[in-house]
Amino acid sequence: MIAVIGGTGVLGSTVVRALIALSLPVTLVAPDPSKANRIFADVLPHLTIVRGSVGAPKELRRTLVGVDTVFVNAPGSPDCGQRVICAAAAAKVAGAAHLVVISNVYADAVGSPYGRRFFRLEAGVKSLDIPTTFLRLPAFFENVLASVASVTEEGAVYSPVPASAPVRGVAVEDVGAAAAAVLAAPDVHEYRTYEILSGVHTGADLVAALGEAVGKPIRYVEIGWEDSYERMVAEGTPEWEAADLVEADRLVAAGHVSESNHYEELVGEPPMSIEEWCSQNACTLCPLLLPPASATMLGQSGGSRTRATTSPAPSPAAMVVGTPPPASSLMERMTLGSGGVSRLSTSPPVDTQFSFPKAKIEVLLLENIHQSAVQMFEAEGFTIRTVSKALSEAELIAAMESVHILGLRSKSNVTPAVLAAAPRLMAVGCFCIGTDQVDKALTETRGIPVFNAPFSNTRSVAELVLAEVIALSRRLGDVSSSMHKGVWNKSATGCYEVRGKTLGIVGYGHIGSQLSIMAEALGMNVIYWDVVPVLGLSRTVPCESLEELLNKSDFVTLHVPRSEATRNMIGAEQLAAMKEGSFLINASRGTVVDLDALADALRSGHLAGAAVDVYPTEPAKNGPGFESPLCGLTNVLLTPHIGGSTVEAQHMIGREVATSLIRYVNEGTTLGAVNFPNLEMPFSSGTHRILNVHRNVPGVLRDINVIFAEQSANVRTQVLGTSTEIGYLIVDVDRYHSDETKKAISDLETSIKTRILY
Ligand SMILES: NC(=O)C1=CN([C@@H]2O[C@H](COP(=O)(O)OP(=O)(O)OC[C@H]3O[C@@H](n4cnc5c(N)ncnc54)[C@H](O)[C@@H]3O)[C@@H](O)[C@H]2O)C=CC1
Ligand SMILES: O=C(O)CCC(=O)C(=O)O
Repeated sequence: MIAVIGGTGVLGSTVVRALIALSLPVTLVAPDPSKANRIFADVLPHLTIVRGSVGAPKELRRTLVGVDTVFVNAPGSPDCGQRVICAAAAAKVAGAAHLVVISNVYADAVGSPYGRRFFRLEAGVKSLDIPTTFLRLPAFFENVLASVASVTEEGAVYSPVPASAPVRGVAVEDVGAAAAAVLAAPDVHEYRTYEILSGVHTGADLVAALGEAVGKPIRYVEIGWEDSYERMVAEGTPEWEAADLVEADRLVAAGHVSESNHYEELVGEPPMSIEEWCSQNACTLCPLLLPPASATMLGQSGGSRTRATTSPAPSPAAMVVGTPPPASSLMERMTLGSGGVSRLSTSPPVDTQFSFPKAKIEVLLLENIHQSAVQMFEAEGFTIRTVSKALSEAELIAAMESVHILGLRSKSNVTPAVLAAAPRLMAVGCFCIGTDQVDKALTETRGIPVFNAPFSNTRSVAELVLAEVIALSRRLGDVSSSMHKGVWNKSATGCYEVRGKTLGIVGYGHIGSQLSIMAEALGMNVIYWDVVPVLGLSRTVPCESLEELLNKSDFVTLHVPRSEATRNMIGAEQLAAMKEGSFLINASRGTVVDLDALADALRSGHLAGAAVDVYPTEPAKNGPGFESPLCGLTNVLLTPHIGGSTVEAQHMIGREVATSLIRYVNEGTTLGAVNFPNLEMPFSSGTHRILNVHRNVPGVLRDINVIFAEQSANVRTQVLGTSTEIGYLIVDVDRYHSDETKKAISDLETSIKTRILY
């Protein structure tokens, strides 16, 4: 058993996840188990969480009894040595066989204060004489994500370190991989010290890579030591820390760069370079590097401006891990500081507060929504509740009273009764493509936008379907299950190549069209049918009718949304119209196919096989008990609605939908909403923003503008979008009048929802 102390920050949680991925047994020792429960909600079955802290050594000793290896990760604060030594002593008394301790590449008796601190830490742990491995780190590349205020506002990085000075950093996930490699075989690595670094780069490299990743040049501005110190103090850094940081910067500027790097030795491949890291994180960096107006907007909407779109969230504890002199001043300060998002910024601090405390914004995430979304909401400071399964209507009704943001996938339904029980609901996020599970008409008239992820899982579905085309054609499901039962049955009967066969795609949208290109690459002829006239890609040919497609196809695959028009779109009549010996694939919605009719067509041998991923009713959670008329039939591949279930798709969906929801909360932006006018408006400085959803009847805009006029409230910018039912208005108004103005607007009889952002 491995115990992890300090596992709820960015680094610690990365290590915990890396261990879980290796199926190693992990106990997380956390001072606040409820926080740990939230952070690891998606992997709780693989993790034991126990209360414990280095501040309570007796309790810690009891907690560590029975543990073989203890991983200790401590911040670079002045007391870090004491804390780690205390944890190490508890591990020794509890009988642990190995220790793995995070240290710093600059651990050095004569180095910067940080270096000296880690030097003493290492010496103290060694004096306990327990087999220990030290992992020495520089700063994390991820710190860039939390320290781009000056970049967003001025397109500049300020640092006292010359742009050409060689420095080093590392990606958090690389540290996680290296730590997991050591923890998987601690006895091989004991009494060794490893430096976990990326290659050498410079401040100039950093800004070039950042600029390249986000498509906008960034300046590296060298400033003096005093200036650097004063900026930090002026922006709230404690004097001792600012002084330590300046010392650390001096060390870097003097060319103090570690030469060794054991990453490859431990992990077996090279670590990520700053360029690779920037390019991989471009989509996270881009929203942070918005033009000034938008950057101000993020600042105005909450205390954590650069965290609005960051992931992972650099929690204070994690930012101080692995401390000092880093890749650049920028990175160093984020590593060392406890919150220094704006340390390098020259802009005045934001002097206003969010209209509603962020911690009071309650987010309920159902159906195992990916951690990428959880991290983004956490970084915002929202209160998050996660549930791994879908909730029934009754369960949702019981849960909705205090929920502001609801996230779900395809199986929880937002019905009128659920909406009636959700007085605070601001927005719904469908972490999938389909939005049929939400009553969109009612959410619209209640002023609740619904967002989804229209693209992120389309490739995954197309790949699954392509695999099924071949698998059905070679009867792979049946032969594999015979082999598992010990039956060897080598035969070519009923098995065909797919080359030259015709694939008929019903619904030629994002998934259907991607699939068509992939199927053509296999040498298939592709035809399609869509209610909307769409241009076929490559050599694909449109059909005049569904019937024509069914008559001509060897494989029919369905990619239409759930709607009244698609309900039982494939029933007995359509199945009869399909070619003898053809195949049906449904990865769209369960309502599209009449399963009893399909079972009959399969039993009669009219169809040679089918692959089905979606069902009219689907279980709310994983486990036994699934039933279908298709169970037990020959050459039928049944999958549990996994078309979009890949790591890549879920990660991207998490970020895509969380970003939309956060932008709606912070800015009122409704881009991508499926039931709302799509609006986005840059903030005007010195204003407050009023957001108003109203019934779309004549005269509303006049009534609202009369209020502005009567209160002499100067409107800076105003945008209105309407649908048949509602109007959505965003107004930036001079600060002095906005509270009264907001109240007067929300009192209008036509108003549905009104919010103000300070
Ligand atoms: N199995 C799974 O895990 C997943 C299933 N899906 C399902 O796949 C569906 C399709 O996804 P996309 O291709 O991204 O959607 P899309 O909206 O890009 O394409 C749907 C296409 O179907 C067409 N269509 C609508 N009604 C039709 C009808 N009655 N007859 C013929 N064509 C019709 C539309 O014009 C459109 O071109 C989604 O609505 C969702 O229900 C999506 C992702 C994952
Ligand atoms: O994986 C999911 O949660 C649902 C996928 C899906 O059906 C969709 O994206 O519409």
